[in-house]
Amino acid sequence: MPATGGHTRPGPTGPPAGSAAIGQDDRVRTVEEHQAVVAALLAPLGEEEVPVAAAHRRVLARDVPAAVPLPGFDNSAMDGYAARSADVAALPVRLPVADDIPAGRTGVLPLAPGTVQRIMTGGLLPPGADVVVPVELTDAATDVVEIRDAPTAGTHLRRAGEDITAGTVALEAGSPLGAAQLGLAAAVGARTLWVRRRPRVLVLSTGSELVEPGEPLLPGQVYESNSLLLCAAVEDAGGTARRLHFVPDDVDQFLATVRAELADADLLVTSGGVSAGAYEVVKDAFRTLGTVEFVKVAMQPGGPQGAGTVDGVPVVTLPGNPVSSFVSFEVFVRPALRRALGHAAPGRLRAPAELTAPLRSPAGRRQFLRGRYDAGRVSQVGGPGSHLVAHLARANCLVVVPEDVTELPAGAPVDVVLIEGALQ
Ligand SMILES: Nc1nc2c(c(=O)[nH]1)N[C@H]1C(S)=C(S)[C@@H](COP(=O)(O)OP(=O)(O)OC[C@H]3O[C@@H](n4cnc5c(N)ncnc54)[C@H](O)[C@@H]3O)O[C@H]1N2
Ligand code: MOO
Repeated sequence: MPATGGHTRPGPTGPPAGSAAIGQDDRVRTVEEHQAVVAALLAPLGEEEVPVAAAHRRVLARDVPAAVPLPGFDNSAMDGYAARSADVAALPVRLPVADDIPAGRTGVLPLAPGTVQRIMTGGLLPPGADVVVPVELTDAATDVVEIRDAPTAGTHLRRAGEDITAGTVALEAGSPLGAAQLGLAAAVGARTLWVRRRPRVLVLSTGSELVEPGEPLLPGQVYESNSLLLCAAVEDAGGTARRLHFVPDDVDQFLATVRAELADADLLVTSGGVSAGAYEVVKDAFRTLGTVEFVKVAMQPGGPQGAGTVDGVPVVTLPGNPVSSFVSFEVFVRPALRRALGHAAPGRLRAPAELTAPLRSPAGRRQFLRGRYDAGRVSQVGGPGSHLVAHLARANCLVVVPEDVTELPAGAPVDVVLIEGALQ
C-alpha cells in the first residue's frame, strides 16, 4: 500500500521501535574519497548488439571501422558540368554535352577532351574531369553548353576518402551516440552497433511528510519531487530508472519495498533519511544490513551521504533536500554510472568563468552553488540553501567554490560545471 502521507512517525510521546537517537557519529570524507567509493561499487556494464536506430543516446562498446571510405568515390559538389580545366581555360567557350550524370548513376564514361558531361551534386565524376562548372556560370543547355566563367582546376570536387578512409575507426568505443554519430554509423554501412547495457537504477524516496503531487496537502507535508528529479537524472546519465513508490519513515515498509525489487537492479538510489535526526529510515534500515557506510562529505549541499551494498547490490543513499539530492547525484552517481557505461568522458564539461557578484562560502567544505553561465561569466542563482528547488530549476551550471575559499569578490575566476540546459 503506497504511503501518501500515512504517518508511522510517532507523535510527541516517543520514537518508534528501532529509531536511532539523534547523533553525529558519521566519518568525514572528501568529495574525491566518496566519489571513489561510489565509482568502485559499479562494475563495467555488459555489451549488447542493437539496430543503429536503437543505439540513440547509448554508449558505444566496440570501435566501428569504416567499411567504406567517405566519400565513397570522387563526385561533384555542385549541379553543373564536369569538365577538363584545360578546356575551360579560355572563356567564354561552347562545348558539347556528351552525357548526363544524375546522382546514383553507377557507371560513367571517361570525359573525352573537348566535351563536358552534365553532372548533379553527388554524381560519380567521370575519369578525366578535374573541375565542375556550376550551372549558374553557364546557359544550362543540354546539347552544347556555353560556359561564361569557370573555377580553377580541382574546384567543386569531393574526393574519395577525404572524410574517412576505409578500414579506419569511424567511431571509437566509449563514444556517446547522438544524431551525428548514428548518421556516421549508417554512412559507413553499419546496421547494428555494440553498445553498453543500460544500468537499471531503482529510485526510492523516503519521508513521512511526502505526498503524491496533485493530492491535497496539509501543513507539514510536501509534494514528493526527488524521485522524479532523480529518475530524470538517471535517464540523462544513460540509465533506465524505475521509480518505486515513496515510503514513510518506517523501516519495515522501506525494507519490504527495497527487497521486492533489488535483485533485478544494478543500483539503488534512495533519497532522505540519512542525516542526524531521530527518524532516519535509510540509516536505520541499512545500519545492520549489507555494507552501506554513512558518512559526512566535506561539501555543501550534499553533506550526509551513504554508499555500499545490500544483498550484493550497490546502494547510494542521497540526502533528502531536493537540491542536495540533485547535486549529490551530479557529483557521485552520474560519473559512476557513466564510467560503468564505458564513457570516454564520464564527467560534465567544465568551464572557467568570471563571477558577476561577490559570494561567500563555508570553510572546509566544497560548495556547489547554483549559477547561470553565459559567455564566460557566471551569476549565482539564489542562495546556498538546499531547499531552493525553484532556483535550481533556473540554473544551468554549478559554481564550484573550493574548500579553502570563504569569499570571492566580483570578477574572481571560478570553475563552473555545466549541467543540463547549459548549452541551450
Ligand atoms: N542536526 C543535523 N541536522 C541536519 C544535518 C546535520 O548534519 N545535522 N544535515 C542537514 C543536511 S545538510 C541535509 S542535506 C539534510 C538531509 O537530511 P535527510 O537526508 O535525512 O533528509 P530528510 O530529513 O528526509 O529531508 C530533508 C528535507 O528535504 C525534504 N525532502 C525529503 N525528501 C523529499 C522528496 N522526496 N521530495 C521533496 N522533498 C523532500 C524534506 O521534507 C526536508 O525538508 O539534513 C539536515 N539536517
Ligand atoms: O548538505 Mo545538505 O545536503 O546542505 O543540504
